Amino acid sequence: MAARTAGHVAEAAGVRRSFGGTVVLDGIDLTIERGQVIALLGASGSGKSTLLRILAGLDDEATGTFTTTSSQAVVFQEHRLLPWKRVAGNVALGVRAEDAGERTARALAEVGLADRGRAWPAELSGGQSQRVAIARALIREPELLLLDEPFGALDALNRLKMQALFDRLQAAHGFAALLVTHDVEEAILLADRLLVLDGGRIAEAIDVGLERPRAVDSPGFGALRRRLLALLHVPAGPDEG
Ligand SMILES: Nc1ncnc2c1ncn2[C@@H]1O[C@H](COP(=O)(O)OP(=O)(O)OP(=O)(O)O)[C@@H](O)[C@H]1O
Repeated sequence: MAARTAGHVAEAAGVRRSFGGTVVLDGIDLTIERGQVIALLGASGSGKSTLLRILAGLDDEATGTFTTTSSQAVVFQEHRLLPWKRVAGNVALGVRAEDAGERTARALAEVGLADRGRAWPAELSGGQSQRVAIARALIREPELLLLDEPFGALDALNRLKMQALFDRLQAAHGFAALLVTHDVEEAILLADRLLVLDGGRIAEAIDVGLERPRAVDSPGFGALRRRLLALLHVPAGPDEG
């Protein structure tokens, strides 16, 4: 059920989803404004991926009302590249325009892989593969990106690089995003608004309000981090500023 509305790219009201009698989402209300980055946090099993799948149109058993822009793309934790297509072929998937080649080259350049179009997915590192997955999403110039732990499988250094890349791409393209993440710092670095899922509901919504680009030592970062960890019932640790 996709509809296009002026101010926002996704809206959900009273969304519920159960699995075999267990209620996972118990009345979710959510709006994603045009160009807004929302991070969705919550304990393991709290229903983050379930909510993302509903918004992506991948779950027809949810109830409630929701509308999302049809101009959307999904990035998962695993790259999901087709192994029998070269990198460029993966990026161009679903793009039939005459200028597909040009757009593919541009998308690959934007993610720092200008020279890897002829490579096979098996020849790429995990970080490179995830860059291709992002290029594949970007090439369609989506209004909304739905990302499910997109950097979750990467090592710490690659994760930092990908977060910086995401921030740059978002600033350049202005897409809205729903970013499911376990990483509290990632959420604060990248999002305009943080939603904490708990007990099947949005337990807390926090507007970040820090200047961009952000760093973990930005003023206000530590306080927000502590607040978020408390909401997630994680001890902040003795040495956290
Ligand atoms: N297809 C399914 N069939 C049965 N139960 C499911 C299904 N998908 C999700 N669940 C259950 O719904 C709950 C929420 O799962 P979901 O994957 O949305 O959580 P999550 O917050 O994304 O967790 P994680 O952070 O561990 O990825 C879990 O208890 C899970 O077992």
